[in-house]
Amino acid sequence: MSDPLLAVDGLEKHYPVTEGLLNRRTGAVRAVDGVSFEVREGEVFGLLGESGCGKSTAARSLLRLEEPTGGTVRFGGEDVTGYDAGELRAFRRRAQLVLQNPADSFDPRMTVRESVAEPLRVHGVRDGDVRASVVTDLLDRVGLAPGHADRYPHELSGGQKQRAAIARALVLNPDLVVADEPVSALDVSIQAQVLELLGALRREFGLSVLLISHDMNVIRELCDRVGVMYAGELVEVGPTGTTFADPDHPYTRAMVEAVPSVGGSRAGDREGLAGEVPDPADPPSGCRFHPRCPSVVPPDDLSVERGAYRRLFRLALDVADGTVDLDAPRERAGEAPAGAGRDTSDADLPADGADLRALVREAYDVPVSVEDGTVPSAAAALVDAAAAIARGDRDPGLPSAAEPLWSPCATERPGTVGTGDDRRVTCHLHDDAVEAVPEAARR
Ligand SMILES: Nc1ncnc2c1ncn2[C@@H]1O[C@H](COP(=O)(O)OP(=O)(O)OP(=O)(O)O)[C@@H](O)[C@H]1O
Repeated sequence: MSDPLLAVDGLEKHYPVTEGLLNRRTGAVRAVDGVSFEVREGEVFGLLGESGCGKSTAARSLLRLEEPTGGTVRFGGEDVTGYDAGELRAFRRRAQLVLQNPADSFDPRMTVRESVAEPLRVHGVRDGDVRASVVTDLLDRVGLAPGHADRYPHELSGGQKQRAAIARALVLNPDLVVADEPVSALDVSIQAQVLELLGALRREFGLSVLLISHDMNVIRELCDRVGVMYAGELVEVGPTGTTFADPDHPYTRAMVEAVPSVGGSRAGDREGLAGEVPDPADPPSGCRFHPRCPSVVPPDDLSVERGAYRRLFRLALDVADGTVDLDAPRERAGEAPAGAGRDTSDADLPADGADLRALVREAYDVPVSVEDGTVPSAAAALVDAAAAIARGDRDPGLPSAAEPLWSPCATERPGTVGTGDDRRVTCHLHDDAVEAVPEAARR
């Protein structure tokens, strides 16, 4: 296989968190935390993930619009992270960024013609006639009428503005276009047209494209391969068709299952995925997806049915956090709360300990009989602790007797394994599946 156009290895962007007048560093926002992928010649590679997972930061860092705090980026075999100012200027000519809001690409006082021509002028094309003919040709190719050229940005629709922004990105004949949510600010009907345009231009110009989107349908439409990001990390990479048809990672699977139809899906359609994207200043230990994971892995020596284990683990997580909620688990599952209409505030909790424990068991659907001898006592300890937390008699934290229930997903970082056909996944479900992929080969 030929060298990729762009090779990103262990890319990291941490923002310092500071406190006080002296700006003492107290932590870091791990916006991008060791991301590796490649964009091959002529391919469209998609970065998919929920809002806040670090997609835009990854794009800005690999283009060195912000300095990465770790990792390397190679472009055409050269180390971008080592470029001096002159080399960076040449790189910026070859790698162009298209933003979500096309208005950001334009000076409101310049006509479309002037804006699209500007990069040519800045990069030394002095001949005005040459500039004019390049611009006229490009505006035509992106589907703008000649009459649009002398309009100001505010006189164009959103779709027309994005077409003009794409023309501006292409005017220096780049090798790579990084398109960050290029259609998410547009009406659904216009999105399809702009995506089609990107696809056509990519074929016509032999471009490589890094397409960033939270929308699975946008990625599906245009991308040859996809990298799925979660909380600053890539969890799965593979060809778009096979990855979406049969995801290896539970996060990808949850996203696929939550997007019912092709065309017009937007963020918020993902009903299947409960909970929030974690705070990148304090990401979960082990696998970052474990608090939301519907397929969390039981400890090796525990033989419990998967569904029962997941419910026990949910309770264990809530006990560890001190957030025991006697109604929420049922509501999360779309069922009526345990006490239908009854407020489980302190005053209304059953005074009798056995009743309260029964309420915990019911709310979390804790299995009463399980195969393994360890579970009843660990589960009982968990239920006791949950009841005590609900009453306000106990601090958060997992009781030691319940530790056998703790999932390796919560403590051990999963390795990355190849699962065949140009696919790889970072998930404990696949720990035993295939040989580990070393860091250097993870792209
Ligand atoms: N300059 C900054 N300082 C501190 N934190 C930042 C900074 N820029 C981004 N972040 C944080 O980094 C995380 C990733 O942000 P980023 O914008 O890259 O995510 P995203 O996946 O592109 O989401 P969106 O599509 O909403 O932009 C977020 O939690 C964000 O708040």
